[in-house]
Amino acid sequence: LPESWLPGAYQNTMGDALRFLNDYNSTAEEVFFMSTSASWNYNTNITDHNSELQVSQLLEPQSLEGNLSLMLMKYHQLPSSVTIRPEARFTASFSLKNSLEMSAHTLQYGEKARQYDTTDFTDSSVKRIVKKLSDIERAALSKAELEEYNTLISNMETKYSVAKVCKDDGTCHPLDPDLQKIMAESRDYDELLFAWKGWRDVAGKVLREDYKRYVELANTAAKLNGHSDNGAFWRSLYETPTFEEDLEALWKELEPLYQNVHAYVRRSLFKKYGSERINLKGPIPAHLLGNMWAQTWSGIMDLVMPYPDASQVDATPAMVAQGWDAKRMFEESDNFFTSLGLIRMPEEFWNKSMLEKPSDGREVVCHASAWDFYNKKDFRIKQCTVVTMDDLITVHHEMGHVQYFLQYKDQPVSFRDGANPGFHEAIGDVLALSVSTPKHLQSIGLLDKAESNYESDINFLMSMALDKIAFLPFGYLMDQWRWKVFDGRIPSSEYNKEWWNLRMKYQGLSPPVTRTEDDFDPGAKFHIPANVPYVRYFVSFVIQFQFHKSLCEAAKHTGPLHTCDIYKSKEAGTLMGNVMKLGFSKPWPEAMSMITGQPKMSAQPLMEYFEPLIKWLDEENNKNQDIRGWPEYDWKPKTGELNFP
Ligand SMILES: CC(=O)N[C@@H](CC(=O)O)C(=O)NC[C@H](CC1(C(=O)N[C@@H](Cc2ccc(O)cc2)C(=O)O)CCCC1)C(=O)O
Ligand SMILES: [Zn+2]
Repeated sequence: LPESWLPGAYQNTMGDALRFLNDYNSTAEEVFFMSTSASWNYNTNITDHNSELQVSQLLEPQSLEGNLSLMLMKYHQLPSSVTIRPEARFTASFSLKNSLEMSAHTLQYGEKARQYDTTDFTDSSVKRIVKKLSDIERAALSKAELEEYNTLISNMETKYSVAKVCKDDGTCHPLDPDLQKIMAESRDYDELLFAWKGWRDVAGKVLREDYKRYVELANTAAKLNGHSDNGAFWRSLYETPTFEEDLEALWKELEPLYQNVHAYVRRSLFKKYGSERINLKGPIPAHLLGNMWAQTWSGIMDLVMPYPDASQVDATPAMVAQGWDAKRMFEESDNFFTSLGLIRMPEEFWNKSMLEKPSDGREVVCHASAWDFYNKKDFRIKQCTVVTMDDLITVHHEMGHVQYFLQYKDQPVSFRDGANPGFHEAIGDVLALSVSTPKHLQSIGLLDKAESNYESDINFLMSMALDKIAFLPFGYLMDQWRWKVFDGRIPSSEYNKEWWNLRMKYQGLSPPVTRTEDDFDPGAKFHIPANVPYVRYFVSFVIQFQFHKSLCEAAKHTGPLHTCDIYKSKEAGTLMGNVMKLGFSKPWPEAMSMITGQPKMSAQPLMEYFEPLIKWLDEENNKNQDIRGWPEYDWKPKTGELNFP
């Protein structure tokens, strides 16, 4: 590196602090662009070559120490062959971090640092960026450990993404779309068991050893950054000292709603599968809920529909009949965002996204995702889209991520994140709450009639509850399991036992066949091998109703909350846009206050939205004399035919 780039190239002055941050910013954009591109190339073509590149050889260890831009390259596993534009290169010794903090303090004494800066840094934002930069996550590991860590995650993600369940006739079935389709549509107890057990055999079991080592390295990195364990690091992203207590309080408020839905669905499944398979006082076999992980239950709406003679709520038939394709679904979503005055998808998005599973035989990671390439121009979605209502919701979810990317693209790189991870997950779902209303679906020709009578309202709310209320315990337990694995309360010898304890405690589910420590069922859920935290979704499912309620007020909606459609409301769009523009630059309670007028998470809007259904369920369960909960927790369903033909 040129002499001038060597550590210590910055003095302890305000101006140098800003120069450092600007230099960091432009280097980070380069490094993030390259690592995101490498990751995109791998995810859209899982060949040996790409995965090797993604986990590539790293720069010489000795040159890494104390040099933040090279540290960044190490973090993003860039090959040493990668070069960064000379003017974007910079070096910063760790000792500088302290002097930065001092200069940040200097800034704090009211002096405005204006010289050198091109980005409008204020003293609080300098401090906020320095604080965020000081946690370099996995880059704190040694070269060897980091390479092992990246290899483990890449291998786990690859094993998960290429796993297939093969039948005796030799046909092999991937999760997407084959097994997901069986889990949603089959009503054959044994066929469901074949897919459910088969998937866990090929995708979960095989990951246990990798996962055990990944946990050790993740904890090592977290401790090197000053956290007690990796779970503590993940929770620190919310900057909320009472975070765990707040979540538990929300769950306690929402548990009764879930238990009412659980009791009612158990009754419906009892009617379908009989007393050998369903115990009305026990947990529900985990493979009967219409989803591989029983995380959302809209797949079995036909079995639980309260008023079968009232109007349909599923737009899938119309989408198929009208020849909708993936592109049409994304255009519809783009149209909704722009109707609110939000930003239209740029041309590059349409040219570079992967909106359907490739038909050229390429293996890809089908799990949907949204990508920010950190160059303020390139934003993409990768989704193996199928033409269903469920996927139209997912389209809006992913487009919500890209809208956030677009809104905060002019922030410093360190601030190009959601106010907290739950905010990033909520944006798309908020719009989907409006799109899902029968009124909106009818307005875009996907429902022929949208009666607004009591029975069709209850049908609609039931379909929403099967996704939104059913999800809450799953969204909460996923990281409860992982936090306990990271802090040692769950040793590897009890991974599966404790997983099923949590599945029983929160979701009231039991495995349809005996599970042992030879199995590793958590590994059969994408986010576990992919190292993606999950409590963000529990947070999102609560706050999206807070946002919906406030945006509906801004849109001057009158009437019950569940009938609100904010389509074309520029007031609602402005409120959302202003919060998204902040990115991570302000603590999330400030962003929460901008939308809802108060700084806290609250379950009240969710309960207000579902109020008519909660009353209906309580009456219905009482009529059936159904108990809430599963006191006969050690009941087991009669074992199914394991060798389903
Ligand atoms: C580069 C990158 O990774 N980017 C991030 C986004 C970012 O961080 O910027 C990203 O794209 N993550 C992928 C992930 C995909 C999905 C998911 O995993 N969902 C959860 C939970 C859930 C379930 C129902 C629901 O309605 C909403 C959520 C699950 O399916 O279990 C699958 C379909 C929906 C969202 C996502 O978009 O969150
Ligand atoms: Zn998401």
